[in-house]
Amino acid sequence: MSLKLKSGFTFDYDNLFGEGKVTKADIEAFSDKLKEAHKAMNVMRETGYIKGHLSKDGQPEKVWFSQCPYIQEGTLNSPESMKRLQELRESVRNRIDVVVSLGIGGSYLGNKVLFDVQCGEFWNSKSVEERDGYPKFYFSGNNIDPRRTKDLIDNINSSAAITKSHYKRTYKVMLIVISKSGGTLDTMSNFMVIYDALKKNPDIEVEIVAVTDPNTEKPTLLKQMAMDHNWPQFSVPDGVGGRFTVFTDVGLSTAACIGFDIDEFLHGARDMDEACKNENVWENPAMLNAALKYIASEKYGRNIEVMMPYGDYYESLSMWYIQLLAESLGKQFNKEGKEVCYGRTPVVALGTRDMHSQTQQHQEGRLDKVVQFIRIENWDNDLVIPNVFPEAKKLADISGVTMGDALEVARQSNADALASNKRFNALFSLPKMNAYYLGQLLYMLAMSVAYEGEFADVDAFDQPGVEAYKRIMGPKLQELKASKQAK
Ligand SMILES: O=P(O)(O)OC[C@H]1O[C@](O)(CO)[C@@H](O)[C@@H]1O
Repeated sequence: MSLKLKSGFTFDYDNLFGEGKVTKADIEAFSDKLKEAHKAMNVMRETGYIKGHLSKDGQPEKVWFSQCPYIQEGTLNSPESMKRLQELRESVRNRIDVVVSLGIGGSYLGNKVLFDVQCGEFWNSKSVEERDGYPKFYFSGNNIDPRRTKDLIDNINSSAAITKSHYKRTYKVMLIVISKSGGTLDTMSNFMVIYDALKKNPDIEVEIVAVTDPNTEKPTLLKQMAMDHNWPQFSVPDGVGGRFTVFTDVGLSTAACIGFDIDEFLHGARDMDEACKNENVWENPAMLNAALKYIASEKYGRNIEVMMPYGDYYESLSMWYIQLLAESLGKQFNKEGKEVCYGRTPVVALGTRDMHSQTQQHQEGRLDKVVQFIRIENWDNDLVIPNVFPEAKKLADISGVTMGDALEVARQSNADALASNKRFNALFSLPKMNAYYLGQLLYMLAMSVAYEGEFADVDAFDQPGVEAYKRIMGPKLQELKASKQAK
């Protein structure tokens, strides 16, 4: 069984629904919850209100991510904000040599997805012409790793030296610092180390762009610095939590610097939002996905979700989803304050790679998983496997088909094998990978966790659990600093 949208985006849930799986009766018994959740999503779209949602400071807070696909005057993505992104695009193209995007969690993961889809693995070794004038692009701040940060600085310094000796000009670096809260340790420590190192190099010119909460009454640290130093600024808008910000200036700042099609990305999200307004669960991909996964977890104990796209450049998509699912639904208390310890545990997997590592567990381990596949139906520049060694029968047998076809045969075989052994699995199928279909997929997943928050009666838009270690870490760092100074 499958739900196919006009665009061709398909949710195939054959191996998750039916006899021995989530049943029609389960969905029918769930109809009141479906109606309530559908209503709650409409209220959220229209007013930003989500029952029980509070900000980090315990204040009622609106939720606006569903506004992002629509470019309208006075909304989060307005003609004005699109124009500013276009200006960023024009200002980096054929001028900036390298962009470093600094951020972590929601200020990194979606950006990495856009980068991988648009640029692939070898972007930074391509010539400027092959990059169509767009700069090299690196990420930093998504760890506090001295070796990787030093390697990045060395790499930029040596490119600067080559530019100086060959072209007799300075090397232009743009640091885009992304942090909603404006002071995250991982992001800011890398920013300071990298900025300090690069500005000491006379062959390098550094520009800084800040992407943070735009509130001027209580500015974030990054906002204050941007105002003090006159750095160009972009917004992480109020009411959009980090893990939903790929559709805002956060993700779109990366898009602008690599030539990713922002209009098509938002267009895809918009078409998906329309589909997710449908009150008929069988025609609403987000509601259907959330309902099947919720029931699979609550009634059948399948409370682990393995997100398994097929194709090397889509692992980051799985990692983006991990944060979305973990921070949105992993909650100790429900909206009434009752302890529920809810949440499906997300797992990153990649096909075919992890068929040679995790699949043993998926196939025979505990019956506690749903394996969610993602498939690209048509690959640009698909390669035919040639018959190079006709005398080797095993190799001759796999020749003549394309790698894209072989990949899909591997995925289907995995799905069939899992299904034959009571292992729940499902498939999101994209006609091709481009900005439009990526927008459809990411938006559907974001909307799906919003629906599941309603089903499970947990606040899908806060993340109080991440404060626990932060409360310990701050004083610990101060103690360490004091003890070092005393020596
Ligand atoms: O954008 P910021 O404020 O630097 O936060 C980065 C990430 O850290 C978290 O707050 C978790 O610590 C995420 O929710 C967020 O996406």
